[in-house]
Amino acid sequence: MNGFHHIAVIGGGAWGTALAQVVAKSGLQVTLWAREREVCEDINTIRENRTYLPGVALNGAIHATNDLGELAGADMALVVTPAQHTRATMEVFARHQRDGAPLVLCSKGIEQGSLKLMSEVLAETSPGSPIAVLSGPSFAADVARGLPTAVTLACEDPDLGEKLMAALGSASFRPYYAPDVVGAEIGGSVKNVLAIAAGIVEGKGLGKSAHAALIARGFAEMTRLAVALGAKAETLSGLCGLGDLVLTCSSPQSRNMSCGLALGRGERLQDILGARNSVTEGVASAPAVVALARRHGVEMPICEAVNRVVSGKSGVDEAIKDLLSRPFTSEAV
Ligand SMILES: NC(=O)C1=CN([C@@H]2O[C@H](COP(=O)(O)OP(=O)(O)OC[C@H]3O[C@@H](n4cnc5c(N)ncnc54)[C@H](O)[C@@H]3O)[C@@H](O)[C@H]2O)C=CC1
Ligand SMILES: O=C(CO)COP(=O)(O)O
Repeated sequence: MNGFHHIAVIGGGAWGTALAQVVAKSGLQVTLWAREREVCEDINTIRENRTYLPGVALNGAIHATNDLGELAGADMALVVTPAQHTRATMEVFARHQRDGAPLVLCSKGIEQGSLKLMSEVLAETSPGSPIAVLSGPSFAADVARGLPTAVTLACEDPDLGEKLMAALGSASFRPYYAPDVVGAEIGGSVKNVLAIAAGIVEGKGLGKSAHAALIARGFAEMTRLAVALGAKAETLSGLCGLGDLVLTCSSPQSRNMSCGLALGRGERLQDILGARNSVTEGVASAPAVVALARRHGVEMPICEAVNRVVSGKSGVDEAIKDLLSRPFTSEAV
């Protein structure tokens, strides 16, 4: 027995709903907090999240609520709020959190302004709670349908990591342990920014060679930043780094890549974001990634270019021209 019986899922978007489905399938009690009453009503009555994960039949054991107080008894919580809303949500949750209950961070992003990783935000809102990170190539729709997926479960304490993997893992949802929380977080946050660039490459018709070059050079950027923050380069070679980068840069199913695709085809960012109710984390993380890189003296030219585009400081064509006219340099990370 791993000692987990009641799991809270904080965030009723596509990913929180998919993870609630994973937990329910394992036979554990699951309470899903969603911000919108209509999302809770849909999940509890018609067993579908029509707003964020339409078309997927949900397990009848998932109980949804929009009252964070209902999560009070949970002995583990999955944190699945968009990164920029995590602090505010977790400040409220902390009043109800069971002492010592671990938090598993499933969001991908860096807080604007403070430049804090989400694990640092959680350490501030829930001091003393053990923190793990779950991250990897895993589209919510694939996971919710039970298609095979593998993710990194990063946690400093290997015993806790093992218990979390036993509780959350299954034949179709396969966690792999890593001790490196920072590496896992940087992988998930930076790949979203790079996926916007990959979408632009596709939308502008720059070809598959440019696409592959972008993934390889983007991976070098991601690894440089992670290592500067104390992570191990090998973590970035895993599911939470390279694995997720390849997925997100290769499929228009990704919100970040599809945002880049539309930018590359000439659409305006405000129109692209205005037409969707889902989160595009790379847009929010780009300024924080770039500011963090500058603080640590790390070069991230692709992320810099994406940030200039999403902040309106440069057009797509100008950003591409700037990148292509950089001086030739060594390939070493
Ligand atoms: N969708 C996916 O396939 C995956 C998503 N993630 C990550 O999970 C996190 C959540 O993303 P999704 O579930 O996809 O969201 P989503 O795009 O499906 O839904 C948006 C979510 O944002 C919430 N929201 C909006 N304003 C808010 C506020 N002021 N306070 C709190 N919540 C607010 C909505 O209630 C909703 O839950 C993100 O960090 C994302 O990168 C990670 C892996 C896979
Ligand atoms: O993180 C994801 C897949 O691993 C989802 O990516 P998007 O947020 O770009 O859709």
